[in-house]
Amino acid sequence: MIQALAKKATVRDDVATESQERPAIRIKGLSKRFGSFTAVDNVTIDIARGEFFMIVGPSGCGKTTLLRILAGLEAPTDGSIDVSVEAGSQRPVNSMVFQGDSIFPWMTVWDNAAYGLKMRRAPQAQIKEVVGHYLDRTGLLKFADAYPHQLSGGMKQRVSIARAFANDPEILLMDEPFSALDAQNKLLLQEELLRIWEENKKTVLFITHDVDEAVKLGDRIMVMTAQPGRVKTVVPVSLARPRDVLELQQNPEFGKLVHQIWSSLREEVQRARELDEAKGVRK
Ligand SMILES: Nc1ncnc2c1ncn2[C@@H]1O[C@H](COP(=O)(O)OP(=O)(O)OP(=O)(O)O)[C@@H](O)[C@H]1O
Repeated sequence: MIQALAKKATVRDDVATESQERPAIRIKGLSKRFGSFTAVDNVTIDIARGEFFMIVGPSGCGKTTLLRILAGLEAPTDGSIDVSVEAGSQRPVNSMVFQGDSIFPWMTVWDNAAYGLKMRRAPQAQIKEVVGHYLDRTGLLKFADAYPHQLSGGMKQRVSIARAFANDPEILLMDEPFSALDAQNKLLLQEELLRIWEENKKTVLFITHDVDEAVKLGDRIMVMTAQPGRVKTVVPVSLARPRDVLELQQNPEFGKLVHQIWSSLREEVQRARELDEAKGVRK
């Protein structure tokens, strides 16, 4: 359920020597149609190794569809995706973190976080070290024996994050992981995510509706158009790292970027609403 279920995206393993120069993900002319309906249209983008790449766009513009194609859960209708992995790598291609509950309710926090490594039959000592590390980094070590029903929403999302990082994938796919959280918990989890990410700079693709979140976390932000989902613009975020998500809000550059993204997004949100109204669907 969580990890690289199928490698439907092309996985290149012939790039060990040139992997530094090659993008981690190369998406070329990617389209997805469901019957006669075009959800994603001709998306072309390179994502660099170690990049924190944000995707924003109006509801229904194909963000999740794009991520599901990257995860191998959906096949593209046209175009291609190349994910470059180091030659001989045993690591999974990707791990996904969704919004809401995506951890196994019948497993303890520890077992949830260890799931990917156990499935790969990693040595016990490695599981102990890696899972212990990420539970510690997410403040969950003392809840290692707890079950999900004993945890708050924020803690469950922490387990998802610990599990995803412990799995050590080539790329991390995050679909609105914090959207169900209250503002305070969201801020804490954003801080934690950045802190953990700074340790090993994984390539991350992160979908959000929250423009502030996109600017706080991302290296670049892709704004998608309303139906069909195309690349409208890609905005680089030049804010220095490591970032303090609270302090950032006082940074004039942060405000400018939020305004820039919103200006680009606003007409797409408006267009999505008109399209929905024309179809008789109100959101
Ligand atoms: N399996 C499917 N069959 C038919 N239509 C689908 C399928 N999956 C998605 N769609 C449609 O494709 C479009 C894009 O959906 P998707 O979930 O990717 O959008 P999104 O941008 O992630 O939306 P949101 O922001 O609301 O989560 C929507 O109109 C959706 O109804």
